[in-house]
Amino acid sequence: MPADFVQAAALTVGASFVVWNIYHRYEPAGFLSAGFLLFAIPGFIAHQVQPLFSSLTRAYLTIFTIYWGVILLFTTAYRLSPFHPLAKYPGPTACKVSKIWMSVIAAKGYTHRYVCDLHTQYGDVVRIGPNELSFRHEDLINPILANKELRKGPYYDIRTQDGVSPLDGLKDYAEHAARRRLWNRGTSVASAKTYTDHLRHVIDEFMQALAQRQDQTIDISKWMSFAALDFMGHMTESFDMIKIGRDHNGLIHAVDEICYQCHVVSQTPWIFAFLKYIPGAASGIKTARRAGQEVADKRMKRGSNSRDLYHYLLDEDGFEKIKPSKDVALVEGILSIIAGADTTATAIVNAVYFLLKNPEVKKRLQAEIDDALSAQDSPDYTKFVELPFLNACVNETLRLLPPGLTGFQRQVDPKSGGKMLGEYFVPAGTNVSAHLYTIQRDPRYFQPLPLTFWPDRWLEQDVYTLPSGEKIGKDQVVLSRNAFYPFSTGQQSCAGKTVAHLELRSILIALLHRFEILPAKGYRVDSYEENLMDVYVTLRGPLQVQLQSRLE
Ligand code: HEM
Repeated sequence: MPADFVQAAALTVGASFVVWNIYHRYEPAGFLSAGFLLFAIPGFIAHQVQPLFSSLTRAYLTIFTIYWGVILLFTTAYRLSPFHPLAKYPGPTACKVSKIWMSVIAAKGYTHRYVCDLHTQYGDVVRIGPNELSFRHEDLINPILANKELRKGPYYDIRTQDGVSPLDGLKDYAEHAARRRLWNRGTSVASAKTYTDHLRHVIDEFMQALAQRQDQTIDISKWMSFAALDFMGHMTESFDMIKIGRDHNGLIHAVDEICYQCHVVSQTPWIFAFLKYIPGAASGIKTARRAGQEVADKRMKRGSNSRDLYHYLLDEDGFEKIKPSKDVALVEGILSIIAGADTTATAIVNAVYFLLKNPEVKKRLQAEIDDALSAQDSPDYTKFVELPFLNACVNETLRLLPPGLTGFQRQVDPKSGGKMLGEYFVPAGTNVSAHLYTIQRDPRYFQPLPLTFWPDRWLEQDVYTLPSGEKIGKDQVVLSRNAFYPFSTGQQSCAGKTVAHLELRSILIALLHRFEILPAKGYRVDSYEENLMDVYVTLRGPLQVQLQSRLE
């Protein structure tokens, strides 16, 4: 036992140095190791040195303060030191010290703008975490996202619950490929065609519901969530939100909450190991799991009466040797709601937002749509998805405000010797991403007016007219399609791109054909973009509009 206070302090510092080393080398995660290394050891020391203190409480307070303080000091000093493998990469001190800083930014909802500003300040590569780099260069998109040597990073760890992960959390390529087969069958061009009946039905209901609310102020963002969830619902299990005109069992709220909580916690996934034991913490994650459970249960009990998405996810055609389990169906059901409904609703609402801000563009798009539909008495809105100016408007929306605003994190194999990404050597175990929001606004890839909604850049022309009326030649226009990847790229890119294209174009055509959409009186349209939150997908606030029929 230490004879005096100095010996006790030296013992505590020595123990914390050993434990810092263990964390530094082996990164043990989980409840048991943390309990032992962070609580049991200092608790044991405090117990041993208790006679040196006036009370047991004082002994515990002093030893724990020294023990944790020294671990924090070593950690901070090492991460800021020239010995850290990422020392040569620039970035803010707070990011270099701890990922907790990014959790704070994530909690405020502006990670997209923060990382974009960091790139403006520091250049094409920024250290955004002690062990993480963000890149802003089109040449690094494929090496990061379409590279089998890099797996998904720890950001995706908390998607795995009770040992089961949805498709987008699977890190093992073979396992991912097997599960992705189910999704690919369910979202192929052929399957997408079979969903058009559902889509037509949803669009009809949606247009009727909006027609009943003409000349009132409505939140088109909320209504678009109803429509997108009803469509995904038809592909899985019906929600009927358009009919009831409100959220079904708090599902929208639960989806928003799960995205928000997951995004904040995913910055430091080790925290989740503790949060799940705290009652009330991570409630959104639990609520959405319950909602997914309900959908999966109902659909599995009902069985198949049409080839909906679940038909493929449950492999009801029996293509697979091993049938997907009920747990897999459950997690994929939740994924279909978050990945399928929320993203598409955001893309449509973002498009409406840009059109409200650019009435001339809206007029031109409506003219294109009217022209295409002129010969139809009762148009089938799902049939006209290949209109050039519509495509240009959709691309420009997905460029400036992609529904997933972030970079999609990958990790350099911790067991490798590191990896060259372009001209940059990236040490083993480093997390990397190519920041989507930033790259899609980069003037090197989109010129002129990289920050302006200017759909014309997507149309091949000899002479281009800028929004100001000025004419420029095609040699003055830069458009890099490589730097446009709102659906990501590579093996783990969006599985629902075909369905998304069909849905978002059909709904936009119907909306713009049937209604004049105007900002609600007294509503400041810019507030919509200002209030958007980056929670990996986009968390939207209201977009208040008034609709007037265009069909009389
Ligand atoms: C405009 C609409 C959409 C956009 C912009 C979009 C974008 C994306 C992106 C960027 C990813 C990759 C995320 C990552 O690596 O972390 C992704 C993955 C995924 N998306 Fe979409 N998505 C959209 C609509 C849809 C729809 C309608 C569905 C379903 C019908 C869907 C299903 C999926 C699935 C299952 C994944 C995971 C793929 C995998 O890990 O292999 N998405 N999406």
